Amino acid sequence: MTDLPTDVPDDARHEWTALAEEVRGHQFAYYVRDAPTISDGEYDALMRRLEQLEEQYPELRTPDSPTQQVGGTFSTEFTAVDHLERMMSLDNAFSAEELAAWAARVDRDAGTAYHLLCELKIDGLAINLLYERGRLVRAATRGDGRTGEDVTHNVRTIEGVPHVLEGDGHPERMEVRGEVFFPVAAFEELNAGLVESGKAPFANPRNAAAGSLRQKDPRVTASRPLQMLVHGIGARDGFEIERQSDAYALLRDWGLPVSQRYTVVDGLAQVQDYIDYYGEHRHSVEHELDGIVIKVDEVSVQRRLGSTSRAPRWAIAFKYPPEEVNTKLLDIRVNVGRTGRVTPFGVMTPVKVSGSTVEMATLHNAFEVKRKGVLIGDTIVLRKAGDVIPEIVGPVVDLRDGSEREFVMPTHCPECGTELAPQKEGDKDIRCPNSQYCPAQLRERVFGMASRGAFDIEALGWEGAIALLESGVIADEGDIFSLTEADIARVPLYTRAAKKGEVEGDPEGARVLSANGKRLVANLEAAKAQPLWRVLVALSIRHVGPTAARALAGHFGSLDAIRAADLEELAGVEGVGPVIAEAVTEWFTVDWHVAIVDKWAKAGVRMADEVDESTPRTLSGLTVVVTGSLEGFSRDEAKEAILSRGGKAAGSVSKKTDYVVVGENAGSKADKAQELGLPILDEAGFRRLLETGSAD
Ligand SMILES: NC(=O)c1ccc[n+]([C@@H]2O[C@H](COP(=O)([O-])OP(=O)(O)OC[C@H]3O[C@@H](n4cnc5c(N)ncnc54)[C@H](O)[C@@H]3O)[C@@H](O)[C@H]2O)c1
Ligand SMILES: [Zn+2]
Repeated sequence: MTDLPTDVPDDARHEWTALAEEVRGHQFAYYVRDAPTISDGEYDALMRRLEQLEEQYPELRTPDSPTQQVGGTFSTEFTAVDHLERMMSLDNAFSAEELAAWAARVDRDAGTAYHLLCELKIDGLAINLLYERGRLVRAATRGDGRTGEDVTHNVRTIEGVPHVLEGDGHPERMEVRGEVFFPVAAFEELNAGLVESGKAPFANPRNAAAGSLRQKDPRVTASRPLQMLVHGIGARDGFEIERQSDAYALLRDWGLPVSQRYTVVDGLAQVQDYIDYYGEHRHSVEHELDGIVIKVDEVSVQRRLGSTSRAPRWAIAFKYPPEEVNTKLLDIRVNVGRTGRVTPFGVMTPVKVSGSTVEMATLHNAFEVKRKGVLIGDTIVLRKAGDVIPEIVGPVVDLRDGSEREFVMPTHCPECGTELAPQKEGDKDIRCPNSQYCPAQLRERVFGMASRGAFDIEALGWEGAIALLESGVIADEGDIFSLTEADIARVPLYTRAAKKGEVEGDPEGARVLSANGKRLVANLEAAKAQPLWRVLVALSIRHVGPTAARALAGHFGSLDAIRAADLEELAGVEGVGPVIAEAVTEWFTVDWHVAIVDKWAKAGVRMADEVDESTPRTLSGLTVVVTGSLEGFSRDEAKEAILSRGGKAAGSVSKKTDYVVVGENAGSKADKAQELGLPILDEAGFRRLLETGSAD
């Protein structure tokens, strides 16, 4: 322990001491054991609090404070080696303002014009490669920045790290710095394998990289698909460069793995563009990235700016908001879906991540729960990337206290008690076979038929589905369109207490349709005229979503024709295929399914599309992708416009795409279209295309 100055208030000093100790504990778990117990976001918050305290009481900022050191140490499992030149950490900016403040300091101290080099901040672990006359002689981890761990044998097994440099003109001696990372795509498989062999899974790809590299046995490292990318140079003899980007070009020529993604820019506006671009395309990169690193490109300016004890002043890391948090897995429950599929899902202590609060996440099936190795009661790593659905990554094994228990997949339906079974042998999913009466499935089907992609019955949501079934006015979805006002008036959810004089004789407790109830009546009437494809979606036939339904409706025109079609005919429809064809034929062999169709038809639901001869089939044979938002068309309307003219509305861009319509805020699809050299249309071009079938 350090002797701390005394003119700091006791509570601040105590807080500082406790925090510093806590941070060191987390550094040990993270850098030495490769098994952190808190998320990076939480760790960064602890560090920020330390900095705040030191800002307020500068006496606390001793040289051994975690804020003044390169975090990390070296383990005795490896031989310690000194770096020729110190390895640094990076200062962080968490906002555009902090970035601008850094740039202002650089402007002030640079004394000359300079360029900025933007790179991805690779979430892996730092490595220092020593090349002597073109030969790799040593590789070491960062350690505390001065002394690292000798991992030469392990690094030699990494594909892409040259043992001997290509070309010529190699310097006498040169330290190459970079990041070793674990490709995201291979991560899940690694963890599944570890769990299967009874070992603890890694919390994320960065820990997987560190854990895989820091192995006693290089053969284990060799079995892991590690990669490396260069992001700097350290000590060098007989080798001078003027700009960091020049060094990258040279290192690439010598066969070292240099990223294709860095760029040199003039000012902050372009830096912001780079930040925005990768903020959006963060997940199309092969490695995880937690931010962007911005560096002064001119080496002379770098020298002038120098470093603090911990980080260079000529570089900064802009950090993206964290996508991973830790939370407690309170329970694993199962949900019975519309088609009877039983899916386990995790119930967690609610946490905020990527802008929303998450308390549930699907675990897909019992095999998935096993693969991930999570136990009920575990602290888990939860990941939510932007709009993507939240995912449980894995357990924090080191926080287990023995009270955790394994999830057991139920053998019987939790809603109706029927024994669960896979539909076919070998299916990973198991289902409740009681499709007709299982309350869960009924509820989901009624809810599903009313949803936006089916009949679009606004006044019938989740609560409504439950209320209609529980009050007994419908036995199943077949009864929905036969509901009378009097029926609906018997469902508490759709009624309100009658006002005086509203019901003759003012009987006690009289209720009348509420505004919501009236809306349901009107919605149901309107829904009867919905196009055929929506009727098909509403039937809850396996695999028949909006796309297949549109294809079927477009080809056959009526439900009777679809029902009469044989397997081959169905499978032959573009966009349908054998799996869907079989599901459709099979569906119609069940009596109570057919009864639903009959009841709907009897109640006046339109079961055939009117063939509209007025819309010319200008797009016949053409595939069109619409991306971004258009002014005159909603997403559905644009699709409808394409389909009704005989075209195909695809969801992704490929070489087979004929036209790509790009609206406001278009994302990666527009980029891909450009890459493939496809014809790109704006909204006016789209209108022309619809009308004439060509873009000119
Ligand atoms: N969860 C925990 O318990 C825990 C504990 C310790 C550290 N951490 C995490 O580790 C990080 C802090 O550690 P740090 O001191 O290593 O700093 P850092 O990771 O924020 O930044 C410095 C490192 O970034 C790496 N880097 C990646 N791409 C780079 C590029 N293009 N150019 C230059 N360097 C690049 C280098 O290896 C460098 O050493 C934080 O994200 C923190 O949350 C977490
Ligand atoms: Zn059931």
